[in-house]
Amino acid sequence: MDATIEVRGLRKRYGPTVAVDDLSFTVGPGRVTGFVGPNGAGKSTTMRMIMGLDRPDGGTALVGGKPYRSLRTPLCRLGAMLDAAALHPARRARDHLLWLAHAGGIPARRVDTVIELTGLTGAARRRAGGFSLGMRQRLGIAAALLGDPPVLMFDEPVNGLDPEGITWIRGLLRSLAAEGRAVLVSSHLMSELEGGADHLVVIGRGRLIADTGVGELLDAASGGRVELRTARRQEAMTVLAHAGATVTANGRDAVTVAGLGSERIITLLTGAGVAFSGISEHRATLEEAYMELTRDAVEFRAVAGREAP
Ligand SMILES: Nc1ncnc2c1ncn2[C@@H]1O[C@H](COP(=O)(O)OP(=O)(O)OP(=O)(O)O)[C@@H](O)[C@H]1O
Repeated sequence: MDATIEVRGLRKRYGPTVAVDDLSFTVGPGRVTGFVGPNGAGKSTTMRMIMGLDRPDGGTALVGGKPYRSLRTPLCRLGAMLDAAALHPARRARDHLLWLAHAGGIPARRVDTVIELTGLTGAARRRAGGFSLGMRQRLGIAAALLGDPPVLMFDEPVNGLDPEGITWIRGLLRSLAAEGRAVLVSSHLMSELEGGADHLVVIGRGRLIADTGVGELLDAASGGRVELRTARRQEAMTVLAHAGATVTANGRDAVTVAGLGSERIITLLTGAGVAFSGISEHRATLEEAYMELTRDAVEFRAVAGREAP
């Protein structure tokens, strides 16, 4: 079975609220796809529809080419953690997993494998009710891995975790993708996905804003800008603006230059006798790239809203 999730023209309304609006994207094998959007953007609704927990008003969601509900061994096709709090508090961690394995026709020995994989060995016989958030997330992930599925989906798995927990989850997701699995992981914070995702599906108000590789997005957001350090900031700005660049003061002795390459900047400043102490290509952070993307989406909506009859 292929390791993919394919979402095509998916739509969902709750009364007057359009939660998901003609959404299409593909989650491919061998990479971590970040599913990003602000609170209420429609990420959880989309994931619930992928798992057949919510019925779409239109469109399709396929897991390995088939609707989730038609899968004969669903735990072995798609592993998901949609809500880490969904645990029976009185049940011990290992018993919880044994119960799930039994219900899904998975051999009991797999339970100990996933307990080890998720670092829960020391806590396996403790009751889930006393677990910290980080331990609950680990138990939720252990449950998702029970069927050794080629497709994995996690809703906000690092939400509320400490840096150590975030690093652990990031490493685990990467290793699962390196095994060829398709991994979809949602977050409302782009910073949580920095260094963790290879590909991004960005949504806002239920609509697709971007479906792009992380590298491509950063290249586009970096936009050929150059950072310049000089004690003679005003003179440098005048020379560069005169040559057609867009220049922005950036702190007391720094300037961000757009519209001119670094070689040209060096030639111009040297020619004008303006000394500088450093010059480097600006590299956007994922957070900056995201702000740019969502700002465009907000502006688009504002304009569309004004033009609406
Ligand atoms: N069962 C429901 N009944 C009514 N409205 C709902 C329901 N589930 C979701 N919504 C609404 O649909 C929209 C999308 O919600 P959803 O939970 O899918 O967003 P999200 O991107 O997962 O947000 P968050 O990051 O806060 O989890 C929101 O406006 C939400 O209030």
